[in-house]
Amino acid sequence: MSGRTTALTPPADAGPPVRHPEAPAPGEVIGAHYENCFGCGAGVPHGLHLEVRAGEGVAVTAEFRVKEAHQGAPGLAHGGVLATALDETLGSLNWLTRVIAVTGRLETDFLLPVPVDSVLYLEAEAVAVHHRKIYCTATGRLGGPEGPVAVRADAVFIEVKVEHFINHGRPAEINAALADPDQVKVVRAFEVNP
Ligand SMILES: CCCCCCCCCCCC(=O)SCCNC(=O)CCNC(=O)[C@H](O)C(C)(C)COP(=O)(O)OP(=O)(O)OC[C@H]1O[C@@H](n2cnc3c(N)ncnc32)[C@H](O)[C@@H]1OP(=O)(O)O
Repeated sequence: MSGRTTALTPPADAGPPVRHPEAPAPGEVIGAHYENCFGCGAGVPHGLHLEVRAGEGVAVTAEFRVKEAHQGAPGLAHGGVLATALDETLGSLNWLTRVIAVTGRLETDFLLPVPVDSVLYLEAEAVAVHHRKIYCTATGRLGGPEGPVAVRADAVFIEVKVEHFINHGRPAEINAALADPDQVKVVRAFEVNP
């Protein structure tokens, strides 16, 4: 955590993140939240197609195979794509807390180049909660889940209501999502939250 900015340090009165009693069991695959999501959706040909699994506590793991469409420098993953992989993995923590939250701040360290065709082994964990702010951290490793850290991030996610998306999203996609029973099911998963 060295060097992270003040905004990423939980205040002294922050509490621990709480795993929702109906969170997916450790090892269970957390399905895509939206088929057109660049991070997890099957409907985006050049997307990351992350498959995220629930971990213990408020943590998740995921694997991302870097494809040709994800290059920045020749043969290497684009940094923005790697930040997206971290962001998406962090966003999946929503399914363990059953709180809808969006990225407020994402601070990323790029430690090793990540070649095309390599697999990035991602892990994200919520570390503290202060009112609407969820402090969390993520790593991406090469070669295996215990391999060297290639990218890492500290982040603050901010809790929002579902109206955040309804009010700000483009009407065409919002209306399609509201008419899609699978999408409605995704939203309902959060309704049990107090
Ligand atoms: C249906 C299922 C779908 C589920 C969909 C899940 C999708 C996951 C996808 C992966 C994740 C993403 O990429 S999400 C997409 C990227 N992110 C976004 O688009 C968010 C854009 N930003 C916003 O809409 C807004 O700025 C919000 C909602 C983040 C905050 O606005 P607000 O609601 O007015 O809240 P505000 O009063 O400003 O702040 C509330 C508290 O948060 C703190 N705060 C606010 N911004 C920041 C910040 N950048 N860094 C640190 N802290 C911050 C404030 O200091 C305050 O703390 P205090 O004073 O109370 O202490």
